[in-house]
Amino acid sequence: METNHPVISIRDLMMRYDTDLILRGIDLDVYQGQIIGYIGPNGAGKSTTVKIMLGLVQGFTGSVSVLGQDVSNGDIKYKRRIGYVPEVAELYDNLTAHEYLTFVGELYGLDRDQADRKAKKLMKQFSLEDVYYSRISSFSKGMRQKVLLISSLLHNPDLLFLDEPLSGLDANSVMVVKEILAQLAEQGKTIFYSSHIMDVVEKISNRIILLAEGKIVADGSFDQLKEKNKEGSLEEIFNQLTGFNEHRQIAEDFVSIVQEV
Ligand SMILES: Nc1ncnc2c1ncn2[C@@H]1O[C@H](COP(=O)(O)OP(=O)(O)OP(=O)(O)O)[C@@H](O)[C@H]1O
Repeated sequence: METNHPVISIRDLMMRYDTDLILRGIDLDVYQGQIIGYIGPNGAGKSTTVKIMLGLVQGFTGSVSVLGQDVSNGDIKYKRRIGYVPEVAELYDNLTAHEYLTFVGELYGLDRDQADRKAKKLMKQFSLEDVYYSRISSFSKGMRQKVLLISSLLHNPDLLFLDEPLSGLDANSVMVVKEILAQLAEQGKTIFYSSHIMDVVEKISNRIILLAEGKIVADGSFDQLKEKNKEGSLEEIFNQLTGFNEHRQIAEDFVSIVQEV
């Protein structure tokens, strides 16, 4: 299944918001079947990179090609082969899961019955068949997350972008979703996800990319990163590469301010 053409190819990507240079020259090739854990401190530019790849943010310099297509050439056909679960999702609360999922399925080119059948079957796999016709406004955080995951996969995309894919999921559901992601990658899908939960990233990514101050400062499997940085856990490697060792001091200062009354 592996081909030599990268699924994502980025060269010298720079992005500025007002006077701040957020991305300072990103070079990256992602290949079919990879599960990329894209990590970095808050505000490092992870979502910005993903939104550029999805064609949702303009104004960058450099070149970005996704599924063989330059994202700035105005042709949006490549988006049909992408699934996306954003950080803050606009789930239409007043719709039922059935209405929402058939709507999304149709947007991606499925016919209504096909989307309905598939959505119903996927909901059942998450034990959500009883709430298929209930309004999303009544769903818990984890139930919403499952609906979002289903919505991103209805059209059987080749490339999946996920922001905190395990957010709100209970321990059993985490195991199921981790396994789904691994099996999708085995089938030749490419997965690019962001997360702040380092032990999850450590376990499910076969390639970890660390962004700090607008640049890629580490890129490799967990074992390769460990080898290079002589640190134990991904959390420690993250702390080391982002130059952070003040957690105790910050916590002490924070708690003492809380106690000022
Ligand atoms: N539309 C915008 N206008 C102005 N500045 C923006 C905009 N979107 C993002 N930024 C800035 O760009 C920087 C990177 O934001 P981005 O959301 O890409 O970070 P992130 O790495 O995804 O962070 P987090 O881990 O907190 O989700 C931040 O400083 C943010 O304030």
